[in-house]
Amino acid sequence: MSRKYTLAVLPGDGIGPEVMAEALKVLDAVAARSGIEFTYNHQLVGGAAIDAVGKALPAETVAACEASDAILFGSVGGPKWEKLPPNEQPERGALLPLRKHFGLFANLRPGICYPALTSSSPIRPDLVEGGFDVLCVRELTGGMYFGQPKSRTTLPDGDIEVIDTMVYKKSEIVRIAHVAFKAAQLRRKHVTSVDKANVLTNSVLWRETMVEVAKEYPDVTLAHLYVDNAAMQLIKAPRSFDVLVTENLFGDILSDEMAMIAGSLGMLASASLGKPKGDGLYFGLFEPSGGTAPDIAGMGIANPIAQILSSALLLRFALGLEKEAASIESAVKKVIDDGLRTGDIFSGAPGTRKVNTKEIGEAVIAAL
Ligand SMILES: NC(=O)c1ccc[n+]([C@@H]2O[C@H](COP(=O)([O-])OP(=O)(O)OC[C@H]3O[C@@H](n4cnc5c(N)ncnc54)[C@H](O)[C@@H]3O)[C@@H](O)[C@H]2O)c1
Ligand SMILES: CC(C)[C@H](C(=O)O)[C@@H](O)C(=O)O
Ligand SMILES: [Mg+2]
Repeated sequence: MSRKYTLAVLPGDGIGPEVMAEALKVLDAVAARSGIEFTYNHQLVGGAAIDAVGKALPAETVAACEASDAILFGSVGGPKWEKLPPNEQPERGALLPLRKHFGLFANLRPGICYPALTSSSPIRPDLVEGGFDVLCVRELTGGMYFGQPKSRTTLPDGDIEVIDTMVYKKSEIVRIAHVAFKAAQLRRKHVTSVDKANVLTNSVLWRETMVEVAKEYPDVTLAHLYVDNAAMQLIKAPRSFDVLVTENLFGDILSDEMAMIAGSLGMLASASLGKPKGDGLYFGLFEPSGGTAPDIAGMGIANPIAQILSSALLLRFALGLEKEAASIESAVKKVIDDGLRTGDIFSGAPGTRKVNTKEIGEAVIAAL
């Protein structure tokens, strides 16, 4: 079996390149121990690509992704590019088109609060005591992000009208439902579907479809929450969730909330997957759920754990390297258990020490 893989590496902007450097060092260390060979095809994306070649997603970058086994992505965007026409900005000009181009409809975001990190959570200690583990399954290529029409018009009376359209086909809801139920079968067998069925036609179909698909998974229980209540329950009782499945925009918002309750957005990895390829593996884009963090970019203090854990998800889902993926996850847990903390997760708890981005990367490698 071939143990040589090509990864498209797209660091992007802000803290993207800083945290990507640590993830690549960790992958190199894993490769050296396991006799695996990674070839990194570094490509421009986002603001970095706009500055270098005038567009957020150069054709060469897409071609490199197509020719790779998986995409390891940093983050894109920032104040420097916010004045560009919307479709030329890094987010709408690069990240969303990449997700759409590769049909990456299933976004898995594992919200894990490590027991040793409960003091970093901003919520009441007894609510996170012992940690928690929620998997957010976010639909990623539908809903308001991509629905047409989308417009901004100046009306005859001078007023301005804007339109965003929320569109889902039943087939799109069915396929993400299967992802959620299958994931739950491997976990604690509980799915919470989040919608706004008391207001949105979209959500009525979402709820009906979840109920229908649930019949194929009699071993999994299904509960429904309206999104406003879900936002509240995540804070009140994070341990009551196992798999949370929801549409694109709700998933974007709730996953940031889930990450913060678990300690920090800088800990939340993600896997954006398409259809299974037939060998049980997926083509995918793997990236931290958070952004370019302009407030700390360039300071060398960003938390690289979300990027490192995203590379573990890449090994698991795109390459089938479960043992190597698990070794990275255990190493990260050990680093947390040993008390090393970047600023975002440093609470001053006894036995903990504030370190920088590179020190976390080095500690993960040492713990492999
Ligand atoms: N996937 C992506 O590429 C992606 C995701 C989200 C936001 N963005 C973009 O990033 C830019 C900044 O957005 P924002 O400020 O709203 O969100 P953000 O996620 O960049 O930052 C929010 C807060 O979380 C902190 N944070 C995020 N990641 C961190 C890490 N690894 N370590 C420590 N702290 C971390 C930041 O310092 C900031 O205080 C925007 O242009 C936005 O569109 C990109
Ligand atoms: C940058 C932005 C377009 C993106 C999203 O909204 O999907 C980000 O917030 C995320 O969560 O991956
Ligand atoms: Mg987001």
